[in-house]
Amino acid sequence: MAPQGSRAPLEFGGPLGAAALMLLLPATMFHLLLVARSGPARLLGLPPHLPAPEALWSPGALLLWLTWLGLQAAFYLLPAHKMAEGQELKDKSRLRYPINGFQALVLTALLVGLGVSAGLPLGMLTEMLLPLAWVATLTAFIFSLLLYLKALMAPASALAPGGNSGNPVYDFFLGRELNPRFGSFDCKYFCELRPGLIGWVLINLALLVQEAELLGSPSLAMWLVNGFQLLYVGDALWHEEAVLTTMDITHDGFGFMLAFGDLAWVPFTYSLQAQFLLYHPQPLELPTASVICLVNAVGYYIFRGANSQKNTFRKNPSDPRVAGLETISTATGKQLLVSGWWGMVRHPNYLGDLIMALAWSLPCGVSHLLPYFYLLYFTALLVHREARDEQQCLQKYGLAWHEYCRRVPYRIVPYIY
Ligand SMILES: NC(=O)C1=CN([C@@H]2O[C@H](COP(=O)(O)OP(=O)(O)OC[C@H]3O[C@@H](n4cnc5c(N)ncnc54)[C@H](OP(=O)(O)O)[C@@H]3O)[C@@H](O)[C@H]2O)C=CC1
Ligand SMILES: CC(C)=CCC[C@@H](C)[C@H]1CC=C2C3=C(CC[C@@]21C)[C@@]1(C)CC[C@H](O)C(C)(C)[C@@H]1CC3
Repeated sequence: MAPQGSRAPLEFGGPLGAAALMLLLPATMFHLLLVARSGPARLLGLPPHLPAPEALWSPGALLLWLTWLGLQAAFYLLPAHKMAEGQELKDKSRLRYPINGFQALVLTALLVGLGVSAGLPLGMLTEMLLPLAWVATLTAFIFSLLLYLKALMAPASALAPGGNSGNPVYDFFLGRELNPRFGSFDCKYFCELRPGLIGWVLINLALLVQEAELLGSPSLAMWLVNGFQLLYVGDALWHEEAVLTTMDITHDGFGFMLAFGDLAWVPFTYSLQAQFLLYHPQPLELPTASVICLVNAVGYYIFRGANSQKNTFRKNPSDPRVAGLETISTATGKQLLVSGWWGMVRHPNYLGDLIMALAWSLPCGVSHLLPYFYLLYFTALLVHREARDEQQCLQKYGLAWHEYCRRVPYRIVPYIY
């Protein structure tokens, strides 16, 4: 975090990089959507044909998308069995967040199940991915503009360290306000875990249903991809409170990067493996599937263990589950874990997440690079994110962070990186 009053260093290539990303990210998403359904399915090749403009625009898709957002917002506003406090803000206050994400997932599943039993053609959703991705992208742009304008009236204490360079393009991309709310409705927290994440597994399910209609039954590979990614989303919502200690919530402003990332990039590119499998069925033997399940289990064990250990420690360092761990004291009063998962490497949670990303691609076979796009993108994202976090932790903890790096020299992969 930049010292008080000074501007944080520019990231993502500054205004030029931000502008390029605002064009490149949506273009990449549409490229992936088109290539996944093409015969060759070449990640690096141009799609065989570009969609006609009318294929991108559909009033039905707009209505479905707005209904989806409204439904998830309604579930968010339902009474929560628990309210959690976020990390302390600059003005020493703490925001309160409803913990009802898993409830929203279950209610969505019940609603979709009722719809399908009443004849809802869920598989048809797979034919609407392009127009839905288009309206999601438009929503992200419009929402980001509203948030940018809202932030112009926000007090300095409400602003994020990053997205206040004074350059409108850069600030629009990175996001000016840290926790933009309308009343108690937290926009960033809602978008991070609800419409995109639940939409992702709903798209996966629609692709599985469509494959069953085309082939008679879903393939083992499609079951694996659906199961792994449902575990990931269900875990995120079951441990919803843990998101309150992540960088997005504690440090990053809510701008186009996260709005587009949450609302469009996650549901339409994270479902790429399932999209690929619908148009390119892959044979998968049980022994191979068993090994892939083991890979996902190892990744999940590391991911969950590391995230829960850090979140438990941050919530209560005296919790018996973490009280025995070695720590480094810092001038801020917070301590750094230097044993347990966080003594293995400095981002063990990233390692577990990357192992799961590999397990999600393996059921798609090795004949095409396209299903490994998520692994490639995610590796780049986490390496970049790790570097950002290191800078922020160096600012926060100074010499204590140097000591941590001396004692835990590897960032993500033990003895490698
Ligand atoms: N699927 C996806 O697309 C993505 C998934 N993720 C996943 O989200 C999860 C959260 O990742 P992310 O938000 O990047 O950040 P982390 O959950 O890794 O949190 C980083 C923060 O943790 C604290 N911390 C770091 N080291 C220590 C330590 N040794 N002891 C105590 N606290 C420490 C610091 O904050 P402080 O000290 O201020 O508390 C640091 O800023 C990860 O599992 C990641 O894999 C992330 C991005 C995308
Ligand atoms: C290229 C691009 C558009 C970048 C935007 C990045 C976002 C897609 C990701 C930034 C951090 C994320 C997190 C999750 C999903 C992807 C984004 C929004 C997350 C909700 C996935 C589930 C995990 O369990 C998590 C809750 C730890 C995680 C939090 C960070």
